[in-house]
Amino acid sequence: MKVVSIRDIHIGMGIPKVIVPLIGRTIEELLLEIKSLQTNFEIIEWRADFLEGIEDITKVKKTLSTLREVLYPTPLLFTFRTHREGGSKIIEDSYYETLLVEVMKTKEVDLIDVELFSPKVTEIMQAAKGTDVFIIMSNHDFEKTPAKEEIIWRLKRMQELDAHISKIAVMPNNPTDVLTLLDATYTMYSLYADRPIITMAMASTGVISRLAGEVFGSAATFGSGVASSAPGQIPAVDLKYILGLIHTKQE
Ligand SMILES: O=C1C[C@@](O)(C(=O)O)C[C@@H](O)[C@@H]1O
Repeated sequence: MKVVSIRDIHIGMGIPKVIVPLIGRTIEELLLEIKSLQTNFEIIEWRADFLEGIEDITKVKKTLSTLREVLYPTPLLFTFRTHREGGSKIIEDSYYETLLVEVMKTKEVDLIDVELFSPKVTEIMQAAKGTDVFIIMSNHDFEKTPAKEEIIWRLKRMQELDAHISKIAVMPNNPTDVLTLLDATYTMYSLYADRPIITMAMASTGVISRLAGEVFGSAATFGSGVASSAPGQIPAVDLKYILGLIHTKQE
């Protein structure tokens, strides 16, 4: 397993890491969100698709710089979630590429989310070579849970495309879908993955999948700070406590 290490955080080793999304629309809102986090979490995700003025790359870089300064040394993940995968804004594919490539070049992020099904995935991965940003490649299905084989295929494809971490979020329509996601996770983890994977079933039916990563092989999990960025996220403080309980029980 190629563990992804950022300063003293090791993704793919030990208890799953808690990632807290920031969803503020302005720098003021983002700073308030950070202030109200009750403890230090392992990784912070900036969901830049919520930013007002995302079309202005200078504004994005300035906001990023401030966040970096305030949050350092906590690892920072930059995510622009596209509208077709559940994000809050529609942008051109060409701007998605520009945004990610420009952000990588700033050296002010540790991790960046790249969507597997972006028409620009090859260009973005090419640009990522030669930077030291870790790529979390992702896919989201807000409608349904694909078949086990399909989930595994997508995670493997991310590995083939040189992502450092592969991630998938699916929508369960019943408890069996959650079992499908967990089964795919454990199969991928135990048979095919040579690097960390992150998986989750969303909404309340899927909450269990956000807690049980250490058992099934998911290396990180998203928990809400001030507000959640996807259905089924529980508060990060509770998440951290439960992950600790599950870890203790395994010993
Ligand atoms: O990809 C993910 C996972 C997520 O959708 C979730 O279900 O927790 C939350 C998003 O903020 C993040 O980018």
